[in-house]
Amino acid sequence: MVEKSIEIVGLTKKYGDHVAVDNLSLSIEKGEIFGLLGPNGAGKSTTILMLLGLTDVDSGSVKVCGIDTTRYPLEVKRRVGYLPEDVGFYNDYSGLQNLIYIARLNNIPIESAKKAALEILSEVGLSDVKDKKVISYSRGMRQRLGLADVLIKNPDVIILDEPTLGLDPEGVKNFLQLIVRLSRKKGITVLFSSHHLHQIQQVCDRVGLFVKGKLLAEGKISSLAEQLFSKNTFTIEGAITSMPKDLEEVVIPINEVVKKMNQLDGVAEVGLSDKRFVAVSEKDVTAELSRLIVKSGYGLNHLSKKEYGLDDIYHQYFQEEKKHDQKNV
Ligand SMILES: Nc1ncnc2c1ncn2[C@@H]1O[C@H](COP(=O)(O)OP(=O)(O)OP(=O)(O)O)[C@@H](O)[C@H]1O
Repeated sequence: MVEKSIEIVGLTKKYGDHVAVDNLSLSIEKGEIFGLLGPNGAGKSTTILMLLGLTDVDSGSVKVCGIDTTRYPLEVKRRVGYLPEDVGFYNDYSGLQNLIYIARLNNIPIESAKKAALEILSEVGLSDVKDKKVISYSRGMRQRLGLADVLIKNPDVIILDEPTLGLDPEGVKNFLQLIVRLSRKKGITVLFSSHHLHQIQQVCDRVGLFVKGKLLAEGKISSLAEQLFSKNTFTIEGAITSMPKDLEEVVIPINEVVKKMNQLDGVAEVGLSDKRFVAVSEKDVTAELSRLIVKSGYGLNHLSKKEYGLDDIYHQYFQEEKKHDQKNV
């Protein structure tokens, strides 16, 4: 049986009349990197607070590493590392001193604390600056130290809340690579909360799309498209060429071909402009389209299937949400 690191069932949290998290159910497997993606105010931070036992739950249950957070918050905190947007350090201490301090707070004996701190500083790429005061660290270095701070507890689960805020593009790339490397190497489960869809897309095995307190869809990025647009998730583009004269046998007029394309099972619409066509379909009809074109006496010099990325899903979904909201005004 697959081991679950996080299991949330029917979780609800209200602030007065406002429902911040609405009947959320979600499970995350051990070792998985899961992305919680949603715009500001979606309820991501509230969910994280409930996962950590830092705020009361109105209804539902939360288990982390099999432990009920509402009943045993301290036990859960021992197993979970939490990296907020901005971590506070003692600026006059070096990176190494800060880490040893945290390790001591976590009851790690001094000799083991020093050994572990040096090892982790090397893992997060801060060995060279370990003796420099934290006040001199860049934003990227502080986030790496924040990660080291989390890792020194040897956690089973890491929760990252918008961890790349304020990092430059190179810093973001390095930080994301570091997360993936560490998760894979140590088998750590990662919950990565962000409104940056490209970052989520780069690192996460699975994604949950969170809007207005509700989980709209979850799964691998490829399957989100199917969940969110119940049909017509395939777009196939191609360019038709005429066959050379001596090979031309039966050439059916191009408009007839387009008509036949439209009649293929699953196809919703085919548009043709200057020998370039775009077919929108509820299933992958790439092979059927190319066969039909060639059988009709034409050639193909380009055929491609557009894969939906998180970008398309996110924007398309929000466009539909807006239309829906406008209709209901
Ligand atoms: N302590 C609070 N009291 C009242 N309302 C709150 C409180 N904390 C959050 N909210 C509201 O609950 C909703 C969810 O907020 P939350 O911070 O969880 O969203 P988020 O997805 O993390 O967004 P952000 O990235 O902006 O923090 C928002 O409408 C927010 O205004």
